[in-house]
Amino acid sequence: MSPAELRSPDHLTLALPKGRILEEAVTLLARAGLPLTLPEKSRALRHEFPGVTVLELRNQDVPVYVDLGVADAGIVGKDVLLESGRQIYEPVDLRFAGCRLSLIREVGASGPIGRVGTKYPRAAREYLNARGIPAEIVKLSGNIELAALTGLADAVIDLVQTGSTLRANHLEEVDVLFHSTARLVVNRAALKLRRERLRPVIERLRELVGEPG
Ligand SMILES: Nc1ncnc2c1ncn2[C@@H]1O[C@H](COP(=O)(O)OP(=O)(O)OP(=O)(O)O)[C@@H](O)[C@H]1O
Ligand SMILES: O=P(O)(O)OC[C@H]1O[C@H](OP(=O)(O)OP(=O)(O)O)[C@H](O)[C@@H]1O
Repeated sequence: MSPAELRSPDHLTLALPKGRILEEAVTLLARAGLPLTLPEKSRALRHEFPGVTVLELRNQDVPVYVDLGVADAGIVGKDVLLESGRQIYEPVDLRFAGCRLSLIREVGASGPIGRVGTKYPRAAREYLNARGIPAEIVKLSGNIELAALTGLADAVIDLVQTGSTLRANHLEEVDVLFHSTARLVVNRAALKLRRERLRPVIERLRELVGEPG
């Protein structure tokens, strides 16, 4: 039996990322009828609400918890979902946390791209392969743009939202790989087992973000 099947059909377990998405995710889910509030700042990693457990995770772990059925549903950026390579049911585009994954270089750079720094090696590999660019990919964890500034890499593939990080560091966006927004993701077994609880939430979220069902 999967973890989802072991729990009561009335109880929902949600996987939410602890970073910049958390507050808006909790607000939206509460407006969709779930009895949630923003967890108090503490070292507690699991938060209990009436009929709902919230697991506070790193972004990259949200697709894992939902795909393996430990969480019934979750909220995560499309960028992280694509990078996970997992085929998870993604019923609602929540239309916040909008950004794009882009190829970035120092302003005016024109030499060959031999090395690319990124937190998104899968997306980077796919992009470079499709263009026949045999670049080495260096997986980094944060402040990715520094790789292009320091010469660690000839280009980076990273998120752009307002563009202020680019402007502040004399960098430019050379190409856009894809656009990303936050998504509701749902475990397929949970959708059947907890239909009564999940369906109304999905429908309400669709109404809230103005997406046709
Ligand atoms: N500057 C940005 N503006 C808007 N949305 C963003 C921005 N940067 C990231 N996002 C979106 O928000 C998600 C979470 O970003 P956040 O900055 O919280 O992650 P993080 O702290 O880098 O995560 P982790 O360290 O766990 O990888 C990203 O996956 C992306 O979908
Ligand atoms: O276009 P902007 O509005 O400047 O946003 C883009 C920046 O935001 C993200 O970084 P974040 O602040 O999450 O830090 P990180 O690099 O440590 O993930 C991203 O990696 C860019 O650096």
